[in-house]
Amino acid sequence: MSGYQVDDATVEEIETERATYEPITEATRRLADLCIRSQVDAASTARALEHLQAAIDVLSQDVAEGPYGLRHSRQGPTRPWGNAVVGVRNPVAPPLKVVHETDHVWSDFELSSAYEGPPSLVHGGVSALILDQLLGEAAAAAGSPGMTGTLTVRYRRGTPLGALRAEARVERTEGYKTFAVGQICDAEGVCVEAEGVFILPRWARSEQEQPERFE
Ligand SMILES: CCCCCCCCCCCCCCCC(=O)SCCNC(=O)CCNC(=O)[C@H](O)C(C)(C)COP(=O)(O)OP(=O)(O)OC[C@H]1O[C@@H](n2cnc3c(N)ncnc32)[C@H](O)[C@@H]1OP(=O)(O)O
Repeated sequence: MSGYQVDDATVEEIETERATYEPITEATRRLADLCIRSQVDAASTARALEHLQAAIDVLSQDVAEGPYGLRHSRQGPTRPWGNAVVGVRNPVAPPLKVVHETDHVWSDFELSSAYEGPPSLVHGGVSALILDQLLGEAAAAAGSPGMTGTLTVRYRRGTPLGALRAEARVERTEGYKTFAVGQICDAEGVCVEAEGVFILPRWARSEQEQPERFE
């Protein structure tokens, strides 16, 4: 089996795709927050639903089979656009924009009310989701990508909704296994810490065509 999808999409084609779908994704994200916090009356929600149904009807006219995948272009940037954390076409993703430095990766991001667990705090599963991604990106950026084998998360204190920073780095590599650590912080300091091992799966070890980059 191969998990890589390599294509020849040009930079221009990729930017056209982004410009076509990103506004819908952003509007849908805003919609999720409004579903939770809107206080309009039933007649207004019924009207909104009619508009939403019309949008669903238009978008349903042409739908790809299966999920988006992680698409690598030989000519342009990699597109993890369906990804649950960074996917620019995924309204469930916050989304995070992850910056790759030489020895670590980081992201400044905002979590809306759609990510609430305990009152006014981030859901613990969402923190784990974000750290899984950041640690995985740190491993990939260091040239040793892998699937999460084990992720251990320590919740040191409640993580407030709003502005946050996540960071991760590789601690060490042992063959196909990469050990990474990371954290989510608010303005007061560390809220959540994680450590994980990322393993290059068997099928990828013998892959003939390895993408040059995963970011
Ligand atoms: C190229 C690939 C795609 C990468 C794309 C990169 C994209 C980069 C940017 C995005 C970043 C995304 C970040 C989110 C990433 C997910 O969310 S991945 C989704 C969640 N994880 C999964 O679904 C993984 C499911 N599990 C599996 O596929 C397989 O069990 C694994 C983990 C790949 C290992 O299988 P395997 O390759 O057959 O492992 P195997 O050869 O038996 O063992 C190799 C070594 O690993 C150890 N090991 C095996 N399983 C485990 C485990 N669960 N825990 C700890 N150690 C283990 C073994 O003990 C062995 O150690 P040694 O004896 O060599 O010391």
